[in-house]
Amino acid sequence: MKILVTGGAGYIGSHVVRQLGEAGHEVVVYDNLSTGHRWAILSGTLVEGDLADGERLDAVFEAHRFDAVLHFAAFIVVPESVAEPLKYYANNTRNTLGLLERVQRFGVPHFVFSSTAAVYGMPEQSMVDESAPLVPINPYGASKMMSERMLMDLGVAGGPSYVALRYFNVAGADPEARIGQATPDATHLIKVACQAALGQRERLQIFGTDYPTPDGTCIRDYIHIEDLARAHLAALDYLAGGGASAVLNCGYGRGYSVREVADAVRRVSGVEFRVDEAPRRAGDPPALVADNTRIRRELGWTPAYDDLDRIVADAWRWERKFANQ
Ligand SMILES: NC(=O)c1ccc[n+]([C@@H]2O[C@H](COP(=O)([O-])OP(=O)(O)OC[C@H]3O[C@@H](n4cnc5c(N)ncnc54)[C@H](O)[C@@H]3O)[C@@H](O)[C@H]2O)c1
Ligand SMILES: O=c1ccn([C@@H]2O[C@H](COP(=O)(O)OP(=O)(O)O[C@H]3O[C@H](CO)[C@H](O)[C@H](O)[C@H]3O)[C@@H](O)[C@H]2O)c(=O)[nH]1
Repeated sequence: MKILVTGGAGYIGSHVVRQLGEAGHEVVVYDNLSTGHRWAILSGTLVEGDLADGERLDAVFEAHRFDAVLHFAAFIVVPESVAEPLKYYANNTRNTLGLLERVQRFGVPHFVFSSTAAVYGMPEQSMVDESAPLVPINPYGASKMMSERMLMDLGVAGGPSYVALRYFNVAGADPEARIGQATPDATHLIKVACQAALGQRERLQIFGTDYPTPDGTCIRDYIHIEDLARAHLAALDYLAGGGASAVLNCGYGRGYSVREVADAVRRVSGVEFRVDEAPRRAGDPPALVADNTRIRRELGWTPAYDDLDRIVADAWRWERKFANQ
């Protein structure tokens, strides 16, 4: 298939682009390199451009006849979305609208969208399935929920068949360490803990130790980037085979606490880095775990890296390599 990948120079997009290339697909990446990197694109060609640049986007759609669009490009920092909400609605929602206008105008048959567990907000139960109410508690989650809604409405009106993948906590790196999470000032727990083990950060802070969980720290469902990337290829196959539009959680269905993650990073790295207890971070649900029944059923997706130490080992390997680049 010939596939347009927006945000293909970023952390998740670049892993998907690599797997698409390995599977023999033809890839065009559209990315403004605001947080992505040219070196991370291991397959296909890059068109450097902003999604807000309608003329440039039109030119890309005119030059190619795409079988599918995979849409990763977005801003992703939750606290920033609270401070600057319009920045998030502009890039995540308005730019998705602009992209969907082209998808419709040029008759692209399939669309895969990067959504997030942040659409669930503070769920009543820690294990959530796709029918849980959508009550995002920050503009980032709301901007993604609105995009999901546009996609659904367009689908009903004869638009592309689509899969919206709701990612839980994405972590780890390419097992061969060619690419990995390379965003400066990343806030994701496993990356921060690896940076603390490397001495790039003074310490790891645990945000909240008084949650109603067994060890008092928040529980999350960490999914290896390789398994997440594989879900996108499975979604493409599913849509190309005539599958109906679907919204699917991406996670392993089991959670780990912040303390368990810190212990895993110590165990894997062999470094006793400093870990401090700190107050709760605003807006963190105590526990968030994916019910993944639907993605297993609809896509036949089965994880291959469902092991916290494996996720951490690949993240650690990448961080060490990246630090020495
Ligand atoms: N990382 C996570 O844990 C996580 C969790 C849930 C959902 N997601 C979603 O996955 C997607 C990818 O996230 P990521 O972690 O790879 O982030 P990232 O910042 O590494 O990647 C985003 C990419 O999009 C590009 N981009 C941003 N705005 C653009 C624009 N206007 N025009 C062109 N390119 C633009 C950036 O340069 C970058 O390459 C996002 O949609 C995000 O909301 C990520
Ligand atoms: O230095 C840190 C960083 C994180 N945490 C804790 O570790 C857990 C995971 O935090 P992350 O920032 O790694 O991830 P989040 O669960 O907050 O959010 C991530 O997953 C969400 C979906 O579940 C969204 O998609 C969001 O974009 C993505 O950043 C949270 O309890 C957080 O409080 C710490 O204790 N210390």
